[in-house]
Amino acid sequence: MNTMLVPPSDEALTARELYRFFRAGEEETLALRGVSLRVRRGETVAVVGPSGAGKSTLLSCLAGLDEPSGGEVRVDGVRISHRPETERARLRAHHIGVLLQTSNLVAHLSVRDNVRLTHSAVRGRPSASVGDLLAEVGLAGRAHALPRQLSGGELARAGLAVALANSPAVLLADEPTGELDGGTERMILQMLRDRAALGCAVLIVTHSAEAVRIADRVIALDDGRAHETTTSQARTQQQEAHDAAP
Ligand SMILES: Nc1ncnc2c1ncn2[C@@H]1O[C@H](COP(=O)(O)OP(=O)(O)OP(=O)(O)O)[C@@H](O)[C@H]1O
Repeated sequence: MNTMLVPPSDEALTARELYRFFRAGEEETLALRGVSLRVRRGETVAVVGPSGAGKSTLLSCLAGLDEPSGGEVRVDGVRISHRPETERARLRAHHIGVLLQTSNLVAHLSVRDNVRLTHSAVRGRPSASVGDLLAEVGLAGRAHALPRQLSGGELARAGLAVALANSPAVLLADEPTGELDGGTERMILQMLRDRAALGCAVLIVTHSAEAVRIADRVIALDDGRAHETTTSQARTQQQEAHDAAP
C-alpha cells in the first residue's frame, strides 16, 4: 500500500454514469455504458481491459479532451464535462496532467522549453521549478536537447515532466510504458507512485502487468462497462489474453 500524506477520503477525480456514443457513417458504437469511478488523492488506479473496451475513450472523457454523451466528470470538485472546449482546456491546464501514447512535446522546442511552456501557463500557486522537474525525471543533463535527439525512454520521461509541470491534482496516463524496456518502465511507474505519495490521484490505462502490480486498485473495463477487480485477477486475465494472442 502507498504511504499517503493526505486524508484517504479526499476524492480528486469522480466520474458518474459516463456514456460515450460514436456514430461513423452507418456504424454506431456505445464505447462507454455507464462508467462510474472515483480516485482519491494519493491513490494509483490501473484501468485494464481488452482492445476496444473503451479505455482510451474513458481517459479522454476524464481529461476533458472529449465530451461524454451522458454523465459527469469532476476534478478537484469542479465539473469538467459539459463545458465549452476552451473552458475544459483551461480547467485541464490547472488541474490535470495528461500523458498520452503520442508524444506531448513540441518538436522544435528543447526539453527545457517544452516543460517551461506548461509550467508558465499556470500561475499563482507553488509548484516545482522547471529545473526541479527535469531533475525529478533524470533529464537535467538533457535540458537543451530537442525531442528528436532523445531516446525512447528519455522521450517518455520528458513527456512525464511536461505532464507534471502544472503540479496536477490528477495525473492521467494512457499506456505510459507501452514501448519501453523493463528498466525504464519501472522507473516511470516509480515516478508515478512518487507523485501519488505526494497527494496526486493517478490513473493509468495499461496492458502492463507491472503497472497492475504497483496499483492500489484495478478497474476492469469490458465492452464499455467498468467493475473493480483485484490485482491478482487482473494479472491472471492479462496472462490469459497474452497466452491466447496469435
Ligand atoms: N472517434 C471514434 N469514432 C468512432 N468510434 C470510436 C471512436 N473512438 C473510439 N471508437 C470506438 O469505441 C470503442 C472503444 O475504443 P477505445 O479506443 O476507447 O478502446 P481501448 O480499450 O482504448 O482499445 P485499445 O486497447 O485497443 O487502445 C471501439 O469500438 C472503437 O472503435
